[in-house]
Amino acid sequence: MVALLEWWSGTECTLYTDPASYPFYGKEDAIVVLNHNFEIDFLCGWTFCERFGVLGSSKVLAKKELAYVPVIGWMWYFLEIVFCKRKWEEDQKTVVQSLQRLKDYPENFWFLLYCEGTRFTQKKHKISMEVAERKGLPKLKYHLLPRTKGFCVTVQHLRGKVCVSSVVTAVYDSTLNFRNNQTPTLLGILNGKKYHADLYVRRIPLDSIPENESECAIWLHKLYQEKDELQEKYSVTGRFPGPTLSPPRRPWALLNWLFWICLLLFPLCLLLLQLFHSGSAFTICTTVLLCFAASLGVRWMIGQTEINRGSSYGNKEGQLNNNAQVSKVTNKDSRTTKTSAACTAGIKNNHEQFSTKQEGNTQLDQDTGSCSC
Ligand SMILES: CCCCC/C=C\C/C=C\CCCCCCCC(=O)SCCNC(=O)CCNC(=O)[C@H](O)C(C)(C)COP(=O)(O)OP(=O)(O)OC[C@H]1O[C@@H](n2cnc3c(N)ncnc32)[C@H](O)[C@@H]1OP(=O)(O)O
Ligand SMILES: CCCCCCCCCCCCCCCCCC(=O)OC[C@@H](O)COP(=O)(O)O
Repeated sequence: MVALLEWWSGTECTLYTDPASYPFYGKEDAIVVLNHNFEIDFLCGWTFCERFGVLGSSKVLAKKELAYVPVIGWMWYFLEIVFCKRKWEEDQKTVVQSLQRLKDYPENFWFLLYCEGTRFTQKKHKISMEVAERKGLPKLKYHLLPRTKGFCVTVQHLRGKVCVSSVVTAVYDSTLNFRNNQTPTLLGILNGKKYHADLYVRRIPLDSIPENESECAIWLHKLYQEKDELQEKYSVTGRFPGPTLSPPRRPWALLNWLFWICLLLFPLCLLLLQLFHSGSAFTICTTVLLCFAASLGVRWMIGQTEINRGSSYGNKEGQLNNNAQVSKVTNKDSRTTKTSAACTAGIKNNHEQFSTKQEGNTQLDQDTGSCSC
């Protein structure tokens, strides 16, 4: 996939970073915090990993659903990718266990965290800003409100310990944009469309991030406010501040791709040709059906990257947030708690009735939810 981006579509990637931080990239374990607005942002992430020699040890806190994507998901499972259900009560134990395992990782790794937890849509943004308002946090224009639990637990568990081989020394605050308001897609890449990615990376030593959970959460919210200001600058000027450095693309991804093409695709084509020449009508029909099913499968996999087919996570503010509110308000005022609990129950009901991944239908949940609130 990296070869497709770099060599097939010829997409260019420019890095904006402080030259003093540059020598550290690829030479230390790091936590990467990235904005989540584009369908191919993970692919651009991989490209940079490749250029700094850490592609094989690029890790991520990924949603569990991706573990079931054929080939890619299975590969991630074996690469010790950390999966989460995005339900903290269920994730807490497994995420901590996976992070503990990463501590023994023998090579330098980058652990990617999309703290927004889901990709940016107008609707998710609106809901998340309502949450921000309720929490008394400043509104963000270009980001969703970050979910702090995953970040804080990662910082806590990957923080330096003398007795382990892997010591995370920094957080890379990264912001990705595409030139000229391009909205790149995987299908675009497959069609050979060229994009231009700009990535801004700021290296923040891990020591400067508070260890305490609530202070760490405040720190992350502040970071996202700064990221938002940076995005504002980019949207006005069309570039990030500071010097640019473009690490050159390397031939390995292409060579790897060519190797597999020769080994697999060439004999496969020969086999198909032979089959069409000498096979029975039944064999030919079965083969055509199999090819059709395989192409549908690949199309489904590509669909996993499409934002308009994304999950409903972050669309259901009512449910998540009122749950949180119930526990918070309980201590203060039992009458309010009842109202909040009733509200939660009402919304849960609505979710059961209208539960769907489609944005339009989820709107119904939200409409009803906010009315009863
Ligand atoms: C430099 C180059 C880049 C290098 C690239 C390196 C590596 C590349 C490697 C691989 C690439 C592969 C790419 C694959 C991509 C796959 C990515 C994903 O799958 S992203 C989705 C999964 N990941 C995450 O969600 C991570 C972030 N989330 C978290 O950390 C969460 O905390 C969690 C651990 C998942 C737990 O989730 P939960 O929902 O239970 O979270 P929280 O408890 O944190 O949230 C509740 C909290 O949020 C408030 N709330 C409610 N509604 C909203 C809302 N709509 N918006 C914001 N906040 C909301 C709610 O009030 C609660 O608040 P509080 O805690 O105060 O009570
Ligand atoms: C030569 C022929 C080439 C054929 C190429 C076929 C390529 C098929 C590739 C399929 C790749 C599938 C990888 C899926 C990675 C998607 C990562 C992603 O962006 O996940 C989104 C989550 O973060 C958040 O999810 P949402 O809550 O927004 O929903």
